[in-house]
Amino acid sequence: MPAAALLAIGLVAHDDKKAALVDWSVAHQAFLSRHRLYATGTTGGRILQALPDLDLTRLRSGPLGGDQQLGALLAEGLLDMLVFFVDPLSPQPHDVDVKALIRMATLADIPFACNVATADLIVAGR
Ligand SMILES: O=C(CO)COP(=O)(O)O
Repeated sequence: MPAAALLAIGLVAHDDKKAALVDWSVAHQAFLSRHRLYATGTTGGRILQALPDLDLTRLRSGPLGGDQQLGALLAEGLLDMLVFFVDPLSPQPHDVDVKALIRMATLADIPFACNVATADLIVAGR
């Protein structure tokens, strides 16, 4: 069977969802370790603490431009999948950036998960 193609995957979580994304990453480390990962700064740091061997590029922190950097990758057609665990109960100071990232992921028509259940389904489908 041919090896699955390398994917570029974005990983992001709001503060109250970072623990969930770290747990999800640990649960799916065999999948993630086969792909190239891009994460916003704080999220990426938390994931690398748990899984230091991942091929993960840390971008700027979300509120300082990291969400927009992921959006730029999407605009260039350079992201194949986005896992973005959003916190629906807390206001975000950079809400415009959050909306822009969600818009770009929708526009790019890539697999895009905003919660654990959907992220699990995407991995199961790969
Ligand atoms: O703010 C974020 C997503 O909108 C995530 O950024 P950090 O990973 O730097 O906290």
